[in-house]
Amino acid sequence: MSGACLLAGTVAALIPAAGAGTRLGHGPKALYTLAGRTLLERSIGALRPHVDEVVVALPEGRGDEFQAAPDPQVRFIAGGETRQLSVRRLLHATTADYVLIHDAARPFLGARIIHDLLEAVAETGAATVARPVADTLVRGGAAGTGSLWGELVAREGLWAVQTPQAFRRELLLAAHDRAHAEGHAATDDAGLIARSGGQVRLVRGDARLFKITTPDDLPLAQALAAVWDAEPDA
Ligand SMILES: Nc1ccn([C@@H]2O[C@H](COP(=O)(O)OP(=O)(O)OP(=O)(O)O)[C@@H](O)[C@H]2O)c(=O)n1
Ligand SMILES: C[C@](O)(CO)[C@H](O)COP(=O)(O)O
Repeated sequence: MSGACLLAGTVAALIPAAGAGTRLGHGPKALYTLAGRTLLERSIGALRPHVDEVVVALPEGRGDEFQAAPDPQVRFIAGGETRQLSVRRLLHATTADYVLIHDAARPFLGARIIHDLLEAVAETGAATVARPVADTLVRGGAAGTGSLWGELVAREGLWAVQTPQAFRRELLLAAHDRAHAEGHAATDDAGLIARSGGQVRLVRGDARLFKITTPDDLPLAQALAAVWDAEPDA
């Protein structure tokens, strides 16, 4: 399956991988190795067969080690100070008709999800992977401060947003330009489309697409890597 089969136009996978990995505490997170492959290599490997090109935003000064083994389908650029700025640079680095944006920090990406997302973006121009929230939700203080139970939040209709997210490039570029001009900071790209009045289709995600964020996530990621590498999800 390739993106070209589902979409009339070219598709680029854009990977924001320029984060410092402060919470994980092992240097730039995308370069963290799980069972012999970095998070970035895992994300590139999952996306590459489905798109025309892959563009990766890396921390400033880290491009050389990747250019050492050139792959004509994969390019590297320097990221920005925030995820939003890294994605903005990535959008300017491609002329593809459609873009599929995926956090390097979510290394367990299967083909089913990519297929469903590309099908959805053909209809709406914007789509994201997300999962209905399953836990009871309550407001509390900031994490780790011995919070007390505040107000319950009804979970019906709430979704936890993951990546990948797919867009018609021109649509997302306009939403980014608007946010940039207005000084609006966002945690993801689908939210910028919604903020500009666009429709975003929600595509069923997967628990295995969790974002590796803190050291607590590593035991699960290591266990999953062994299973995943034996039989990659389809
Ligand atoms: N300036 C930045 C910040 C983040 N990212 C990318 O955005 C994704 C989600 O970010 P997050 O999980 O918060 O990663 P970090 O910013 O590295 O984490 P931390 O906040 O702990 O430093 C990651 O793939 C990260 O590399 C990026 O490309 N450019
Ligand atoms: C894009 C994202 O992964 C969707 O859940 C998330 O918003 C990234 O947030 P972060 O604070 O940059 O990790």
